[in-house]
Amino acid sequence: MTTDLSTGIAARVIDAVKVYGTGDTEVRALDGVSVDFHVGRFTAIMGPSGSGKSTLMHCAAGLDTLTSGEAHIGGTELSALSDKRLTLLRRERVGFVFQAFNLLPTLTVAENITLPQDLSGTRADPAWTDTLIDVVGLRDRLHHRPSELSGGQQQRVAVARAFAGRPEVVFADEPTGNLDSQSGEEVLGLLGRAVHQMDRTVVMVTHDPVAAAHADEVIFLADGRLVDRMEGPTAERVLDRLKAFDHGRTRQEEVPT
Ligand SMILES: Nc1ncnc2c1ncn2[C@@H]1O[C@H](COP(=O)(O)OP(=O)(O)OP(=O)(O)O)[C@@H](O)[C@H]1O
Repeated sequence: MTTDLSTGIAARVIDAVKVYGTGDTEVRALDGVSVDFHVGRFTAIMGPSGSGKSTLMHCAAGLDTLTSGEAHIGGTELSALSDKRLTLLRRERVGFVFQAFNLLPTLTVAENITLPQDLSGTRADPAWTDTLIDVVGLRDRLHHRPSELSGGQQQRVAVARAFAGRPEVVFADEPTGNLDSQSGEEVLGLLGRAVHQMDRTVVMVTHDPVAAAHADEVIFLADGRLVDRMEGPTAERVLDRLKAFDHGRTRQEEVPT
């Protein structure tokens, strides 16, 4: 077991800085962010467009590297890993759900769900896979191809795949962005149940206050900094907090230079 159980932290970044470009084109996408993602918690990352949400997720998940600072999955610091070890870590210890489902069209639902384990040569735990198939409600679709499924069903396959290897943390990037509101609710409900009934850990980037309200906690970024957090969010409170960013921005624009 590689998750740092002594701290109960599934993933964390410390003083995370990410700079894109140099000179005139330099962008400080993350400007000293520190945050812990606790085991058994569902955390949403929100903030205005360009505030650094995706960059934070990508760096925390080992999909991108920090300019300075640290990113940890469980007890492992990512910058110390070779590319090969990082690839293995992402495959074996992290799950991903993207807006665009990213299923392999030639594989069946069952094959898509166990793909990460098949790629890494580890055998999926049949009892766990079986439970997941019931949780996502796809038992009668196991031998279908993705093209024979609705968008909501495809995303439910992606959710099952993300949890199939019992990863220490699942990162979800706008998982409901391509779904109608009912399918989106189903997918968010699944993520919430995985966290609360199956003791999983989820970190989700979203623009949608209704989606964020499914999380236990929302962290808010602005200009690459962590500026606020909200426990037990509701869609109304999240929306109000986001409006305050817009208001602040308008006020700044009104100030003559
Ligand atoms: N590969 C890149 N090269 C240069 N700049 C980048 C790159 N990726 C992101 N940025 C910049 O870094 C900043 C943060 O981007 P990021 O995508 O993390 O924000 P975001 O909050 O996820 O935005 P959105 O809500 O619009 O998806 C933005 O100014 C963006 O233009």
